[in-house]
Amino acid sequence: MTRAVLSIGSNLGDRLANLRVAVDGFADVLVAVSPVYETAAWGVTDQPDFLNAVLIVRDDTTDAWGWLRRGQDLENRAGRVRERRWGPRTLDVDVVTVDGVRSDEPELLLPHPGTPERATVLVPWLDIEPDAEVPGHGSARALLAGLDSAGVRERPDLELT
Ligand SMILES: Nc1ncnc2c1ncn2[C@@H]1O[C@H](COP(=O)(O)OP(=O)(O)OP(=O)(O)O)[C@@H](O)[C@H]1O
Ligand SMILES: Nc1nc2c(c(=O)[nH]1)N=C(CO)CN2
Repeated sequence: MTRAVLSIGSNLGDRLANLRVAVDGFADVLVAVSPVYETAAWGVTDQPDFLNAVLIVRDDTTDAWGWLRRGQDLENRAGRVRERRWGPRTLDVDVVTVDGVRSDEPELLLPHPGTPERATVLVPWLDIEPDAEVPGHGSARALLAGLDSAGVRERPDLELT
């Protein structure tokens, strides 16, 4: 059995509907769904705000590569077109952690290397797992304490479940 933490994001089209594609696509394995956050874009900053959320999923037979594949299938279902790195997208599904697995494979880096510096991941993750740990990097709460999370605003008017 594996348990994975997935970060989902959208800043193109009907953003909430795109996040719902992910939630619905993982419905059979969902353990928890975070609130939705409206977040200022990092990386490429001249693009629309994102909606971000975090899912926790668990399954008897899905391994880390299986979570990646399922996420990519859902990105495709949401009409994602591969474009420039960090550019706008209808749906992004990042595998943040899978248990304590560490991977240096470029196609599946674990934990996801952006995690320690992304308030857009840590804030929603901590909502649903207050004692979250990033393997090799320590507690998510301590990591978040060193970040500016001003651009991460909860949208209680938007619901995923
Ligand atoms: N933990 C991971 N989760 C999702 N994709 C990953 C992971 N590790 C490596 N990848 C690879 O990243 C590629 C997708 O990158 P993508 O274009 O979504 O990057 P990005 O979302 O723009 O940037 P970032 O990965 O920094 O969030 C895929 O080829 C995928 O195999
Ligand atoms: N706020 C925010 N900014 C981003 C995001 C994201 O999910 N949220 N994803 C990106 C590409 O992975 C690039 N920039």
